Amino acid sequence: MALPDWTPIQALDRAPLTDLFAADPGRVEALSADVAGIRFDWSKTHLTAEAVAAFATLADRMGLAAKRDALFAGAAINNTEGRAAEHSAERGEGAPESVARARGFHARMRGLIDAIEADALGPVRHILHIGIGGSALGPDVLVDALGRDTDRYDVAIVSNVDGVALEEAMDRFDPQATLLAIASKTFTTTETMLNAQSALEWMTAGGVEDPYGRVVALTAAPDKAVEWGVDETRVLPFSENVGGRYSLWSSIGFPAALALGWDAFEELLEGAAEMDRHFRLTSLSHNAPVLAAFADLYYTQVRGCETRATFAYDERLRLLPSYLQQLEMESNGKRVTAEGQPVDWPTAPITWGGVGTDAQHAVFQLLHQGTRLVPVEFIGVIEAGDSLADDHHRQLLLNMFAQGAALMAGRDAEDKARAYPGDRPSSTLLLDRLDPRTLGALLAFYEQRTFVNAVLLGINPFDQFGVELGKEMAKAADKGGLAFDASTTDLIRRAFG
Ligand SMILES: O=P(O)(O)OC[C@H]1O[C@H](O)[C@H](O)[C@@H](O)[C@@H]1O
Repeated sequence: MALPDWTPIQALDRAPLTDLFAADPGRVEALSADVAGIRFDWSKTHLTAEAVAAFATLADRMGLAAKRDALFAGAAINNTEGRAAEHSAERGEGAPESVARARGFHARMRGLIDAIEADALGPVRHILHIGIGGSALGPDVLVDALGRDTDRYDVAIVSNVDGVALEEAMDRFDPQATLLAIASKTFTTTETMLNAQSALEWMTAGGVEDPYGRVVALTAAPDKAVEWGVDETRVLPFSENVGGRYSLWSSIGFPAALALGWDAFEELLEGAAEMDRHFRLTSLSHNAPVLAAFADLYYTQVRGCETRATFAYDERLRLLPSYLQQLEMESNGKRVTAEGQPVDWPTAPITWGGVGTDAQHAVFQLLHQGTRLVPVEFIGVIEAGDSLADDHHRQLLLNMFAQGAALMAGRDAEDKARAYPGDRPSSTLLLDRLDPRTLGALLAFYEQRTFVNAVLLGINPFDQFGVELGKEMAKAADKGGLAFDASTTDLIRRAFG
C-alpha cells in the first residue's frame, strides 16, 4: 500500500495569512463551503489553491476516492478487525442491505418509543441511560444540545464507574418513574455492567415491582443482554459494523429519540445523510470534510502542531469538545499503518477545546502569545438559543469573530510582552440554527473529516486496541493476579491495605 509523501506539501510557500488575503480578493469564497445549513470558512488557515492541489495529489496517491466508495459500499475497510464501518447506513447512506437492516432496527426502536410514550411500561418520567465512551458521549451531546426546550423526559446519562455519578442521578430521580437504558455495544464493559447492576438494585429497593420490566438494552450483542435479564422485546440491537464512537445514529441514540421525539431523531439522521451525500459526491476542492482534513494535515505535517482546539461559542454545544476527543483521538491516535508498519509521521493531534466566551478568559492567552501554534476551530450559531435581549447573542458572536481576526492580524508593540505575533490560523463553522438537521450534519462532518485524515495518514481509524491493556490490567489487579511495578504496588497497598 502507498505511504503518504509529505514532501510536496512541506515544500509549499509559507506566506503569512494577511499576505494571502491581500493577494486574492476571492480567497473567502475559494476556501469556503455551504452545506446543510452550515457555512465552513477555511480562509483564515494557510490553505491555498496550491496547497489544496498538492493535497489532492496526495489523496489520489492514498486512494481516497476508492476508500470513500468502499466505506459507503460496506466493504471491510476496518481491516484489522475484518469489518465494515457502517455508521452511514444508519442514516440511509450505504449498501442497500445494510440500510434495510438499519431501518429495521430503527423501526423496532420507534415501536418501543411509541409503547413507552403510551405508558405501556408504566408511567415513565426519567430516563437513566447508562453507558460509557461512544455509548454515552454521542447521546449526551444530542440531549444537551437539543433537549433544553423540551420536558418530555428528564434524561441522565451516567458513564463513570465512580458511584458519585450514579448517586447524583439516583438522588434526582424517582425509581418508580424511571426507565433504565443500558447502552453497551459489547454488553461486557465493566463500568456499565456495574452501574447497571447498582441501578437495578436501586429500583428494587425503591419498590419497583418488576425492575427488569423497566430495562431497555441498546446493544450490538442482543444475546448478552437477554442473558443479563433484559426481556428480548426490550432489546434494541444495532449492527456490529457500527463503531462505538460512531453509534449515536443507532439505538445508542435512544435517549435522544425519546427526549426529543422521533421526528427530531429522523431529522438528525437526514442532516447527517445530507453531509454524507456532500462528502460522497462533491469534488475534493469544494468538499467540506476533505478541506477540513487538508487543513488538519497541513498543520500537523508542515507546521508541527501537536494540538487542535475547538471552541463552541454556544452553551448548547459545550459537550462537543469531549465528543470530538473520542472521535478523533480514539480513531486516529495510531502509530502503525493499516498494514501494521510503524509510521514516522505524526498522526492525530491532541483534540481539546471549550466553550466561548468563557475560554477567552482562561486559555486564549496561550493561543495568542504562547510559543506553540494551535489551529483553532470556532463554531457559532446565527440564531440565538436564548430569549434574552439581542445583546447577549450579539456579544457572543462578535467575540468569536473578533478572536479569529485577532489571532490572524496580531499587533506589534514596542513592549514585546504586549505584542501579538499574529498569523495564527483558525477555521469557522457558522450554523444557521442549532436544530436536529444541522447538528446531524455537523457531527457527520466530523466523522467524515476523521476518515479523510486517516486515509491520508495511511491508518485504520476504526479499531481502538490501545484502550485494552489498561482494562486488562485493572481486571487482573481486581483478581490479585498481577505482579505490578513497585510504584503501582505501593499505591494499591495505600488504597486498599
Ligand atoms: O459500548 P461498549 O461496548 O460498552 O463500549 C464502550 C466504549 O469502551 C471501549 O473501551 C472503547 O474505547 C470505546 O470505543 C467504546 O465506545
